[in-house]
Amino acid sequence: MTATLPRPPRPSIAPPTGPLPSLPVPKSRSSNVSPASARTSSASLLPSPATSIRAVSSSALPQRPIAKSHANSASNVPTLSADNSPAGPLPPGKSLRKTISIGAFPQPPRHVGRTASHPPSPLSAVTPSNDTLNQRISSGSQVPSRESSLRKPGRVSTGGRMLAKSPLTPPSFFNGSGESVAAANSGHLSLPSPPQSRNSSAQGSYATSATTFEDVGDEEARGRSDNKTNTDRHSTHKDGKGNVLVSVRVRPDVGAGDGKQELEWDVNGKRSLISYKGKEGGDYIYDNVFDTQDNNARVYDGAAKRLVRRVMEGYHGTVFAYGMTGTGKTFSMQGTATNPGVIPLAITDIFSYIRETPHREFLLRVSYLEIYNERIHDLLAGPIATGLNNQPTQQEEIKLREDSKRGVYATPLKEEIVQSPTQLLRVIARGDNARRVAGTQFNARSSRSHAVVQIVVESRERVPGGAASMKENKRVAMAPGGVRVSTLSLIDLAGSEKAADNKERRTEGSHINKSLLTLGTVIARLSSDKEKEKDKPSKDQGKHLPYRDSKLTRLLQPALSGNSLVSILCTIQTGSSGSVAAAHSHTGETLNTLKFASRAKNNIISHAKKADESLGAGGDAGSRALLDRYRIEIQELRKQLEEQNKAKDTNSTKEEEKEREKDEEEEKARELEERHRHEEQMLEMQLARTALKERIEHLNRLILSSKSLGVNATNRSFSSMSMQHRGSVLSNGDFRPSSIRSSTSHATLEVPGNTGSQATFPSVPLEGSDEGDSLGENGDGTASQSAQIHALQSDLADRNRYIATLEKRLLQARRSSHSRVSMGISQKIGSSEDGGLIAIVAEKDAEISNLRAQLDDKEKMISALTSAGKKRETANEVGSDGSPGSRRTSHQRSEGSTSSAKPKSPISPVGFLSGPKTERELADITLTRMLDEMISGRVNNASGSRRVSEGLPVVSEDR
Ligand SMILES: Nc1ncnc2c1ncn2[C@@H]1O[C@H](COP(=O)(O)OP(=O)(O)OP(=O)(O)O)[C@@H](O)[C@H]1O
Repeated sequence: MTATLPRPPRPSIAPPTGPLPSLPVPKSRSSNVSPASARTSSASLLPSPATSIRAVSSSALPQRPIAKSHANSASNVPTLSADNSPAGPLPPGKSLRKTISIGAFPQPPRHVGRTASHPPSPLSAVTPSNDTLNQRISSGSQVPSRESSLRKPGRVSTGGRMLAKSPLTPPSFFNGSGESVAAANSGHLSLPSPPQSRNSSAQGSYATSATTFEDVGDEEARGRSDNKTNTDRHSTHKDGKGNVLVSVRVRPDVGAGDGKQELEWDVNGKRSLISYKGKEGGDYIYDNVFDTQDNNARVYDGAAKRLVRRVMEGYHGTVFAYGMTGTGKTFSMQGTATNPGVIPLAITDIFSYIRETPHREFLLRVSYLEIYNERIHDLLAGPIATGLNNQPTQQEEIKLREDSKRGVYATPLKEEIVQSPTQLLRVIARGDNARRVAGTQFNARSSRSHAVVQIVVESRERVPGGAASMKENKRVAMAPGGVRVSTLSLIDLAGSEKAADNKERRTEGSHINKSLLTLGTVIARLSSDKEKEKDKPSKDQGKHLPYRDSKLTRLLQPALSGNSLVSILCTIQTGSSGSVAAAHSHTGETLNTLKFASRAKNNIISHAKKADESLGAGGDAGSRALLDRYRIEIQELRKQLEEQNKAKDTNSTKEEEKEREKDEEEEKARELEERHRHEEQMLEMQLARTALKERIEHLNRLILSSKSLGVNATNRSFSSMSMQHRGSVLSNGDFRPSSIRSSTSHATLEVPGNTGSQATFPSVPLEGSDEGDSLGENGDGTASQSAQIHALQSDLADRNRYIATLEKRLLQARRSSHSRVSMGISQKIGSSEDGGLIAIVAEKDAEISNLRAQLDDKEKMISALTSAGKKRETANEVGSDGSPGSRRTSHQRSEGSTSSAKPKSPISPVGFLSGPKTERELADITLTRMLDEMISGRVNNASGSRRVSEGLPVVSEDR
């Protein structure tokens, strides 16, 4: 019958399955018998007759017919309560055993059939150190139990029913909240590992006894158990009971001492025994019994510490406090500032573990919810806003969901990532403050809701060499085995209570009671379920369990169905101050709690396994592990960064190329411009040179023309001048070869201005040969003047053309210069280059003006010649006979008088022209002189000489 508490008064009648020490519950208090040590082979050292009365291994003690109601089941119970043993001293070498086995020492079983393939209990893997164990054994053997004298045989509640291993492996509820992550911050928890800090106190002032334990791995624990105990606990491993701890804590009675009440109860912490001696009395033995003297640190060490460490190693763990209202659930879980409870001590231990485990890195996230009136509220979601009438506004409803991978999970639920104990404690304190409490008949500050703290632990093997080596070898970064995710659930249930007067309290109470009743029902049915499973393993196992009847059981489903290590702390109060009725009620509630604890111990089977390490985003854990997500995110971000860097490099290269191309283009443009400018300059230079050449040529022509006109000293010069002149005239197409005569004629015109030497100039050969022609052609010299006029006109035309060319080129040069200026090179205007150009232009201007002046001169010459011609004509008409002979004679005379100083030349025309001057001759001379002066003046002007102005005749130059 599952509803009733199995209370075999003498369950030990069944053959013992082997000595089954309890979890090493470290207690500094000395006791006569340690249940654990009593079961060891060294229990032979425990000669205490008193203890043997109540705790004797059935295997060692004579069977007593005290087992009644559970004789059958007792056969499956691996251990026997000490109380069930026959009174009397233990035989030497025998030991006391604790009633509830937790399989702390996975020694090979005596009863092999029970131990076959079951893993050792994670909670049993933590064993006390040798010293501690020895100490306990020793103390147990030497100090008589203070309880033993009070012991009376009575009923013992044992949870030792052996059941087949449950195949149930539902996904853990506590795995599921990844999607509702609302991390306030994020980051890897990677604490340095200082020298071991094993202080389990949040404040550092609670060095609990358990902190002296050296936790070891399962194998090591097994080995040690071989040495330290000869008990067989594999029976407990087999059914998973080793993963379930049930502890009872007795709250000190705050009221006036009720002697009668207190006398009815016997609480033996050392033996984890509670005996009730009243009606329906009996002995209740659990994994731990904490009496009124025990503080929270001891409770934590006994009931939760190892579970917390197992969670850190990868198991899911659930600790919950159950009990009547006001019995100390919240006190045990939260504690006070001076007496921190399970939650703060667990937090301290979590961080201690992280510090002690430098080869792994961790990420912690925490959520906190409450179930109030069958509704789930997020205690970390901030203050509940109030609306009309100061009523809290509707918070987004949090629902429980379930999927095959994540199991049952509440969503949406805020999770905060925490990086230090202080931060975590602060988060939880915030949730505590948000939790609903109210004063009730039994508790001034009664929790009106079930509160669930969930701490999700993600861990991963640390990469040797850190991030640097991760970067170097990404495969190595993945190699350590991925992320392991486990969950620690710390639950403070609301207390069962009687109906209150206040309606609100009544409503709350009804919800609380209903959910607690469902919990009790589920746990009770776990037993019958397992019984059925044992006979016929069913696929539909668990279907009939009413998990869905309350949110609480739904939440606890994964833990209750075997996926998690479980530690249940039941709180009771033995004394009851107040009326008899109250005392009676109190006792009933206390007994109910004890029965609940016994059922839980008997029925809950846990086969919790260490969570798999999942690689990457695959698998259950991997899909929700922030550690993994962050790693992937970090890798992706790093990749992006590298790509950006590459792109940046490429861009900068492209930019550099563009820059270079641009520079090259600019350079080319500059070169082109430079070339253009150079070409322009060259052109200008060329133009200038051409102009100058032309000018020089022209001036040369002029000079030669002048010479041809004025120089008559030598035959050679005459000849050459004549030829030059002829050429020039010929080029104009107006002169004939007879111009020689004209030249001589011009030469003779110069004579008067010079000396009379020309008179001795031999003239005969010239006369004999050329005169006739000369005179004949020239007649009276008009032809010569006409020829000169023609030559000058032709010269003038040349000059005009030349001027026009120069003007044209000048215009071009100006235009190109102007265009350069408009191209924005004006800044260089002061440069020497442009200065040179300007100088050239100025020079050209000067030249033009010079040429214009020459032009003027020419025009004057023409007009002078014209007027001279007219004068001569007039003279001819007036009185000359006009015969050539007379002219010639006069020429000869004139020559004798005027050109005596000049060397005579047979070809010189001077003598020919000498002699008495007629009017006509004078006119000619005047004209010739004018022309000579003008021409030589022009030539001298052009060459920079001022000889004409100095009065030197051109002919003197030849002399
Ligand atoms: N072991 C203890 N030692 C000293 N004081 C205790 C102990 N246990 C409980 N108390 C005190 O008893 C009172 C009620 O305790 P607590 O609120 O923890 O009870 P509870 O079981 O949580 O009640 P409820 O279910 O109504 O919330 C508190 O004032 C607390 O300080």
